[in-house]
Amino acid sequence: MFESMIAALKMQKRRIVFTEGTDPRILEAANRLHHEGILTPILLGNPIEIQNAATACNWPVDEIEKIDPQNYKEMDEMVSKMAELRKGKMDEAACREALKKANYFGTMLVKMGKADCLLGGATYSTADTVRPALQLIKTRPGSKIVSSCFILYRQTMDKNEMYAMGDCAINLDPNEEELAEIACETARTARRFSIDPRVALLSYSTLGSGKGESVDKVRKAAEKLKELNVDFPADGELQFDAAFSPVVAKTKAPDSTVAGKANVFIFPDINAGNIGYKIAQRLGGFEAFGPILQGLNAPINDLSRGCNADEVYKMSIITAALI
Ligand SMILES: CC(C)(COP(=O)(O)OP(=O)(O)OC[C@H]1O[C@@H](n2cnc3c(N)ncnc32)[C@H](O)[C@@H]1OP(=O)(O)O)[C@@H](O)C(=O)NCCC(=O)NCCS
Ligand SMILES: CC(=O)OP(=O)(O)O
Repeated sequence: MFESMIAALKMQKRRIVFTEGTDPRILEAANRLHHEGILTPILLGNPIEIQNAATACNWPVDEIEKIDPQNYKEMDEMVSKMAELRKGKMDEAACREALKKANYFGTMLVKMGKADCLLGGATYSTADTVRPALQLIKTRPGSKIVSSCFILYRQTMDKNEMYAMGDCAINLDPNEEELAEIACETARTARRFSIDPRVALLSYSTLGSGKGESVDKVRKAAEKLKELNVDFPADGELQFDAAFSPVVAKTKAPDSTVAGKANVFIFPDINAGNIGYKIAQRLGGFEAFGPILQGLNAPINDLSRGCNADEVYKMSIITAALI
């Protein structure tokens, strides 16, 4: 899954900022990415603290660039650029204060073109990782919202399985329009991982079997996708078993173009999405890559605080490759 991304990145040497420069998982991933010639990492934090943390976990980062947001020689330029971007919302003093923190500082490095992409969230919450990006990077032209998806991957003796799930991390309770946008964006991300998307909009109801406002919302989002004439099969509302199992699909949704063969799953809200992907990861034995942000105007991604070093390494590759 990663070979072609790695081969392309080795020729580009993209610069990736890590906001948590002293975290042992980040140090291991940065060391590997640097030594394998895949990416040029930039670690944020106090250089002495980074060096001590690297020595303690035995992942040396002597050759890797470190930048201390508390002691940055081009801070005045960064403050005035951020104040311009936050005009009417944050004054220069508030920007200077915010930029002492690695999440805002790293986001501005990307905004100012001093780094190509950013990965954070090993210790920062998703909200604290994503908020600077929402405020400073903003949505890509054509996108109304930033959303996210996870790529779920499992290799067993007889098959490799790959699915996309959205939105498990950003939008708390998307309305029908937003749900339709999340479906389009998640199908788009799925294609970048060579998944030919068949999109199920999930619910506790299958095509009218249950009633409720949230069922109506999902059904209307599915209708919206039909109106938009999207270039992938999509259907809803569907329960997960009807979406996934060909046997159940025959009983619950025999005429659906998606039921029984869905590979992109859109959750009705963040409760379902976040719980759903973590069950697949922890009980189902899937590797979960994400949350991959969608609709943002620059490549900035988040991690789960429960991530391990290998997931940081792979998410770094995904973040830089999807530019
Ligand atoms: C993403 C999140 C942090 C934004 O919340 P917030 O910071 O309170 O958002 P605000 O309403 O104050 O908006 C802040 C800015 O982001 C923008 N914004 C908020 N949500 C957005 C979205 N989904 N897409 C695009 N922009 C968005 C707002 O327009 C606003 O911009 P402005 O300041 O330039 O006007 C919030 O939705 C959240 O906490 N999501 C869940 C995160 C989480 O806990 N996930 C579970 C673990 S992964
Ligand atoms: C994506 C996610 O759930 O992040 P965290 O585990 O850090 O809350």
